[in-house]
Amino acid sequence: MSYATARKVDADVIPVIDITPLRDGSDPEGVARALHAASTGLGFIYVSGHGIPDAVIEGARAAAYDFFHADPGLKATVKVSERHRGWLGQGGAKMQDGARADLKESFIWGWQDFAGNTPEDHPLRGRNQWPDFQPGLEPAAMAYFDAADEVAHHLMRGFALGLGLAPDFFLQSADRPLSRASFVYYPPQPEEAGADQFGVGPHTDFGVLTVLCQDDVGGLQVEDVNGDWIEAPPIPGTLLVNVADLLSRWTDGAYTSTPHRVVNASGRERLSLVLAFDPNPETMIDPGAVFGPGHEAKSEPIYCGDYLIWRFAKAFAYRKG
Ligand SMILES: O=C(O)CCC(=O)C(=O)O
Ligand SMILES: [Fe+2]
Repeated sequence: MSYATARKVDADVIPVIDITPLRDGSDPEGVARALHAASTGLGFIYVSGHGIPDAVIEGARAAAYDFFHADPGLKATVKVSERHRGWLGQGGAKMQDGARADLKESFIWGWQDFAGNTPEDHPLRGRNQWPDFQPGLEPAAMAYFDAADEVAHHLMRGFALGLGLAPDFFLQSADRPLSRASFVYYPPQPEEAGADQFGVGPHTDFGVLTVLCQDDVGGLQVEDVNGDWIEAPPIPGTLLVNVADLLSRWTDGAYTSTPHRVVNASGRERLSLVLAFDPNPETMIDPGAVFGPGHEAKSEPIYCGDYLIWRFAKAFAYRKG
């Protein structure tokens, strides 16, 4: 028995892009060109100069560890709701039919306004389930959410510029976003579990864009164009961002949503902070609007909210198996 392995990454396959000149306005076009090149490649990008204070990341990580280390009976008080908010225990997620359940545990929450309210306008969101036993979780989680969401907004502007669109093209309806986040906890994985056991099995992400803050443990693997798996090791000071399925669809396949998986062979716990950025449910995902008249789009326009309902339903059908 062994672990599913991957090759070391070549630096140009997953580039490091400093987005400071996009954030401060000194050279947005230069950053946009680099983002465009990366997104039409593997669609994975290490982002430096992201501006999230270390204290926000450390605060979120400490709160997440306190949560995952709590008694399962306490965690069960915020067991995941039908609207995908709360704690998903080990074995609750399966990425493919017939696959072994993922080893991860996660805590999922969504965008909320400054008063802590979430609009009840879509089946995939409802009130966040903050645990009574850990009052510090909400502020730490929301501080991270808001900071990572700001990074996602900068990147969406960069992608728009890279595609020759108005900077706010992808953000025209993003004031009540379907964005959600999760703390994802991976226990150390025993070698005897074999090469078909994953922390999270091979998958692509559903939404528009994923902003991932890894720790120093490593274990994320990305499928390259030849179908080989390569390592995407942590690089200090960076976030790892990837194009997800809905941005690939929005750009008519020009941007790539690439499969990835996690194998925690470190013998240590691993913790990821993940933001899945999506705009408002009523946002029309229309490649025709990206490429303009004369472009024959491969897919029909679809509302962001409807697309996510369809994808979540498919994933839940797998889990029933
Ligand atoms: O933890 C990671 O490195 C990746 C997590 C992931 O792929 C996901 O949550 O979609
Ligand atoms: Fe993912």
